[in-house]
Amino acid sequence: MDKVKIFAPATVANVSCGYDAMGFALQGLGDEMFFSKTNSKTVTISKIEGAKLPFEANKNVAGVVALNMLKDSDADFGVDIQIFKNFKPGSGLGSSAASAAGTAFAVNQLLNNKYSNLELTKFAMQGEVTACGSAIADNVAAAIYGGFILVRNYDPLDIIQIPSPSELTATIIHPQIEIKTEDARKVIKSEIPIKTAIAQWANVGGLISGLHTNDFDLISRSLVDHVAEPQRKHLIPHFDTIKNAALKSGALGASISGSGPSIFALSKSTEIANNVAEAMDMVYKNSGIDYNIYVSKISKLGTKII
Ligand SMILES: Nc1ncnc2c1ncn2[C@@H]1O[C@H](COP(=O)(O)OP(=O)(O)O)[C@@H](O)[C@H]1O
Ligand SMILES: N[C@@H](CCOP(=O)(O)O)C(=O)O
Repeated sequence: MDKVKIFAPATVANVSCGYDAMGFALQGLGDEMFFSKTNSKTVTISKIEGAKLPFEANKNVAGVVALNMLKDSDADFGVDIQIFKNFKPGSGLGSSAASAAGTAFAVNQLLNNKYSNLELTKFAMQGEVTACGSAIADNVAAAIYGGFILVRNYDPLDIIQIPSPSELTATIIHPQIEIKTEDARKVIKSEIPIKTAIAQWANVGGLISGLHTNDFDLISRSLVDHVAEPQRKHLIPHFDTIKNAALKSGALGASISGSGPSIFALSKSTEIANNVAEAMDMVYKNSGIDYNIYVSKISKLGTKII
């Protein structure tokens, strides 16, 4: 294969209680990227549409991932990358993760599928180091594997795919302000009290169990974040009002998507998710804030060829 066009999904990382450990992929929202082999044995980025991002390969997460993969595989070709962004960086919807995961997947196609999904996740994590200074996996793994994922361990990396009820539908509101993941990570204290840790890991267990057994009440009781949300919510305008409006409209739970500013809610039907979208819309409507709202099923597929 000499060229490939791919779609890399947006993601919701953390999923309330799973800071740095859980994520899921969205259907319909994501970036498109086009990759072609070159003779130069290096990486060029010839087009970026939809966002202002660096064209230098070593500053753009797509370039960083491609450079690492070409070096690791001792490839006898180079790669040119075109990036078409459909949502803004600093979104909390895995903008950098989509570029990193999309590149890992696509360059692997050009390398005749040399690497496993776990290895692709490790390459994509190097892109996240460029984007936010930390080798996080919850967003990139969701964009590569699709569906719900659990990062059970970072070293060695262990990614678990979690089944989820097909009815589960996400509502996302994305206020058009930029919060860099790097900045949002700085507000998280490096230590938490044992009581908080107990409450948090009990909810992770409850959420995973609820997803496995289609137990919507258990999913709802477990979609509670005692760690990141309380420390980050002040960065997001009207966070509590949006969250309460979502819960009042029937959402199972709502919290910050990734590092914000996007807020997600999960509902047990598209009808409820649409009601949640209306309720969220009412909160921001007259606030003077620009925003986008998306209603999306959880994508069973991760990055794919289009
Ligand atoms: N291809 C890329 N796509 C998105 N962001 C990129 C890319 N390359 C570099 N970046 C940088 O990564 C940062 C955005 O990533 P991040 O803060 O994690 O936001 P998001 O939550 O939307 O992924 C910005 O500083 C942006 O300039
Ligand atoms: N676990 C990370 C997830 C960042 O996701 P993004 O979509 O904001 O890049 C964090 O919460 O910092």
